[in-house]
Amino acid sequence: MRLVVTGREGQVVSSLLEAGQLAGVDVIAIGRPRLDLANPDTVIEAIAAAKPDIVVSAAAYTAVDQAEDEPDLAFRVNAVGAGKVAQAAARLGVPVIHLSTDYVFDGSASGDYVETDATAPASVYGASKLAGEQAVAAANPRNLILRTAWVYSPFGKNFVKTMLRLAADRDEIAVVADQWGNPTSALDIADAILHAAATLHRNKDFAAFGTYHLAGTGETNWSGFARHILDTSRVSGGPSARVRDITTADYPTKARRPANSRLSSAKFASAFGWSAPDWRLSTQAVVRRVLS
Ligand SMILES: NC(=O)C1=CN([C@@H]2O[C@H](COP(=O)(O)OP(=O)(O)OC[C@H]3O[C@@H](n4cnc5c(N)ncnc54)[C@H](O)[C@@H]3O)[C@@H](O)[C@H]2O)C=CC1
Repeated sequence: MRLVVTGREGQVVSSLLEAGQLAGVDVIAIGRPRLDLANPDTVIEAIAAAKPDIVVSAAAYTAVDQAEDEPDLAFRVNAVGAGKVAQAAARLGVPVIHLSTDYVFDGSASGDYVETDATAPASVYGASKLAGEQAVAAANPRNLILRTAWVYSPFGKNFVKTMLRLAADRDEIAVVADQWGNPTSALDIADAILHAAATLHRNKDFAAFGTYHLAGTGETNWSGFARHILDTSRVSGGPSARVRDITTADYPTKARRPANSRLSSAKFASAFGWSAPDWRLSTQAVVRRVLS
């Protein structure tokens, strides 16, 4: 099985390259300048040349606050570009696995979001990713759209690395305690993608295409996530700091973020027989890797 993934250095891309190597699956990553989602004309040819069995669409414009100032670029990459990736797969007669986000929801629900819940993005980033889901579905009926959330990993920039960096020179870190979600390790996402891809590859009659939520098991808020990261670091001999709870109102950001973006991943578990470990276990594994 040969997976072609968009992007070169992202958290999910890097995790998928590593997981592919361990599992003996060919994973080919193509990114800029050969494949530039902001220049959708580059996409079809770059993907065709890589001869995929399955295309994984993991590259995206992910700067949530900056997107408020660059809506055209965010939509070009996350909507038009993503649609082109799905179209490239469709032309080759292969499925596309596309990553999307919990930020397609506004956060007003009281429980876990399921796939059929109404979307209502509160930010440009969320709106551009929702437009991407629609473009992908329109371009290729053989699509899996995987909405994930709060992604961290040993690679790239993420919350785990930020907390460890801040703890190295501060005694106390203020973290918002009123936004709830599911921290998700990109290492787990990669494992889930390999699992789903193997199912699609094995079962040519697979018919359960469509949207799935795919997030870490269990929930917390950013401050609880920070505490777990720093507790793990402390017992592993790394930097630590006190965490002080603050509210979203205390920490204004350009983009509005959902207060509750907890996702139910039950549909993915039942379709593919895979669910993520408890978020604490996955966090511990990544903290230890970052420290080492
Ligand atoms: N990071 C997070 O917390 C979350 C991420 N997601 C989604 O998961 C997917 C993967 O996210 P991460 O790996 O965390 O992102 P990341 O920011 O670590 O990596 C994004 C990748 O996209 C590439 N890229 C950006 N613009 C590009 C362009 N114009 N052409 C080609 N490549 C381009 C970057 O070079 C990088 O390789 C994305 O679709 C993202 O929207 C969903 C929910 C949360």
